[in-house]
Amino acid sequence: MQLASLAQRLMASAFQFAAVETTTSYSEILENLEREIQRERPSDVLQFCADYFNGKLAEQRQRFLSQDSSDISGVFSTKFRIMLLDGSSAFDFERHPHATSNGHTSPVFKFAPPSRSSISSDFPMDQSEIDEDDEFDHDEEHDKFSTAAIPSMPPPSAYNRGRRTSVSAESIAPSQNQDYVKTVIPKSDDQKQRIQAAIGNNFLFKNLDEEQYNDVINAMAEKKVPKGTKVIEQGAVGDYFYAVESGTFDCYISKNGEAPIKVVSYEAGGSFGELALMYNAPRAATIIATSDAVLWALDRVTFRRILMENTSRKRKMYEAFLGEVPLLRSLKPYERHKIADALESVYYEDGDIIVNEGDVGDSFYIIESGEARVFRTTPSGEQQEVNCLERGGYFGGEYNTWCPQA
Ligand SMILES: Nc1ncnc2c1ncn2[C@@H]1O[C@@H]2COP(=O)(O)O[C@H]2[C@H]1O
Repeated sequence: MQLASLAQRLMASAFQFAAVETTTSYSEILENLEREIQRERPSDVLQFCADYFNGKLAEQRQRFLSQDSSDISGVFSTKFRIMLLDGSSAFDFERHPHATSNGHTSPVFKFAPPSRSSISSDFPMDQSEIDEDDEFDHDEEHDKFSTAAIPSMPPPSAYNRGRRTSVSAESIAPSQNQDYVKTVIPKSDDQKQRIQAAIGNNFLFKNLDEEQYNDVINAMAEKKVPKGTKVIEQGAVGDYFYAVESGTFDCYISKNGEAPIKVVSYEAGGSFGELALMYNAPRAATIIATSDAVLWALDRVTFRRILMENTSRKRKMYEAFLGEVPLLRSLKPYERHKIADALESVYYEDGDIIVNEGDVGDSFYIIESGEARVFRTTPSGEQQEVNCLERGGYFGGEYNTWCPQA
């Protein structure tokens, strides 16, 4: 699909969202919220408001999607690079002779190139790997920020259950904080280029405008990390988000005092440490350098002001949907959040070809709404319909293979 035409479609879909949105005026929203607050008398008003608005956003999205499925035919697709599919049939979407073209645009998700992390099998942490006297400044993980007031975003379900949270609430959303003073750590051109390389393929840094992007680069601090450094300790207070320029890291989680289990590894291009900053919670995992490494650390205030809103909105928005997708059901909530980070929505019109049989693909698609038909060329050159996919159905991968729905 041509970029310009895709942009037009995305704009069209934005208008559809806007049309759904205009039914309640600003003052009505505030009046309704005020009524709810009077009725519920919440002890944490800020948290209540955050939950209230997130609930409204979820309702709005649900309304949009149900409206969509009734009069729009098409697919939501997602794109990610993990190779999940091993089917052997190539596929092709074509205008079906019986499909009715209603002139509407239909939404599709896309995955941007992935942040580098690889989920590995669980095994107990070797305590000897942890050097307590590492050169990394652990105090940075424990100091200062408890005095800075930060709003509590509603955490994803099952996240941080039963844990103490640590930081009090800010009065306004970070992006609206007029008093914010930008962090600027002077850097050479070489350092700037290295940061760009480190975050270039990271989903969390997509969709930043130029100013935001420059603010992030200015705020990042270089950290040289020797092998064995415990960069993050589970349960500690968090004040930095980290992007990996070079080297490798293992991430361990200990539950109920049991031996830590390795849940994921990171390499150049990966990132970690966002959860404690987003949800004002203790660090959810321990992260240890498994080689000498270089990290770029982004302070909590800059992370929250620039990266948090989009990240948390996407994770919240796609949480329920991804939980329904048969292929992803066995994933843990955090793994689904990482997938949500990578989702991009793309809208297709009825009859659009999404991928062509035989193309080399780099995308993996999940249908959120609408319907997609799968065609294969028979030996005699005929187009044969071999499958019809609906919400939760998926296809794509390196060789455009498809999988029947579970
Ligand atoms: N399964 C997981 N659950 C929680 N955190 C994880 C998981 N896998 C990786 N992490 C990362 O480990 C980090 C530890 O610090 P944070 O809690 O700030 O953010 C966490 C995530 O970035």
